[in-house]
Amino acid sequence: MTCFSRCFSRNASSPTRQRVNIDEEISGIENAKLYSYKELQIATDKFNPANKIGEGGFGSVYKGKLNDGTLAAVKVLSAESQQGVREFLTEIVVISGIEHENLVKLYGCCAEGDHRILVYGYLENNSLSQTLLGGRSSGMQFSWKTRTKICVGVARGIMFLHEEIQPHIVHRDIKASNILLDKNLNPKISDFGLAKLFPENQTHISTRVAGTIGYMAPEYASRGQLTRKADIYSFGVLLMEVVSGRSNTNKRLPAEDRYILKRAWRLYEEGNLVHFVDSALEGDFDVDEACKYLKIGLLCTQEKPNNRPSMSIVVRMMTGEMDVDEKTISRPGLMPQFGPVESSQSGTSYTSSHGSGKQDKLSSSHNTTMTYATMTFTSIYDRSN
Ligand SMILES: Nc1ncnc2c1ncn2[C@@H]1O[C@H](COP(=O)(O)OP(=O)(O)OP(=O)(O)O)[C@@H](O)[C@H]1O
Repeated sequence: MTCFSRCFSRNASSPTRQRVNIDEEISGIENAKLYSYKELQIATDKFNPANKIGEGGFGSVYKGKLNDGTLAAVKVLSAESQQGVREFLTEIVVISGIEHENLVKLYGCCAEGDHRILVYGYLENNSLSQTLLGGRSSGMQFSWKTRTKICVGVARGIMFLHEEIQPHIVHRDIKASNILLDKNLNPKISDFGLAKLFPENQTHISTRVAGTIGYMAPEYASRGQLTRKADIYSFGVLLMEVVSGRSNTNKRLPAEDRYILKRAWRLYEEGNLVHFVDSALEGDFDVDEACKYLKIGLLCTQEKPNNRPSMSIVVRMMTGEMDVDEKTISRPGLMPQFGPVESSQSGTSYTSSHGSGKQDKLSSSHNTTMTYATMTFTSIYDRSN
């Protein structure tokens, strides 16, 4: 375990170019284990490409075996990363020392020399976007029981962040590629680089907007108003993805079916939600439960944040401890780029379709082109963050 003094500049493309003393910040974080670069080099066989298991906005991820024999995922921040030291530190500050069965475990980090590396518990089954939403190529099948386990697990993980720890944590980037699966397909929420801590009594903050298009709550995307309800919205989109087996956006579908919320709302109005359930299940699912999950997805994505339930209520509805009050379901809210959520039109046929559409681009309300990967943009509501 080593620690070297060095200042890192923030992401070179950042307008603020603040300098962050990384050692000072890390040394102040309890439970942050520091790994030497040498140890991680040995663990990953010198970052051997054969051990590379993934690539994200942050950089490359390698499978490694630590000194004590533990398997780890070693995430190396690339020099060109769009995300910077701030996200690296946020991740460490937010999840060091936090343990929950539905959150990825951060073992520690390395901030030696120019290296910025995060070390996590290794999860065997990739992310939901690579498996469930990745089409047949993943070769994995998700039964209805497995899907319920995944949805309830993610909901419990968010409930823990929102309601059970102090300060509360708003994740800001709940999405299929940030839900990793262990060997038994238990879900673990990952990627806390954008998370915000909410001290007691603080219910909202105004902040720079960052997240992923397709999962972002409209009030947050357009006005930078961040509350826990922004995560609830993203969870609602994710819930619909898991039940329907399709991504939130699929440009290969006809315009009226392209966005998951539009499709779900129309089927709800037609009293036909069951047709939205993934055809890959070949009818082998609990119809009432699947429709209930889709209704909860609609509740979570209501236009007004106050009309979305809290995560503990979501968990109680999902597990059957509480009924879904259909009277409270109205048209979901969407970012303006997706166009209005229209009412029922007849005569459109639909077959469930896989495909991530991850590379698709959309024009934002700020006249910027944005991709579906995690992105950060500055809005007129930009504050100190
Ligand atoms: N703890 C882990 N165990 C096993 N594999 C992991 C782990 N963490 C990440 N991976 C793999 O690395 C890939 C990239 O992860 P990463 O979090 O860097 O990016 P992402 O979330 O897919 O994209 P972005 O950061 O741009 O939103 C994941 O999809 C997964 O396959």
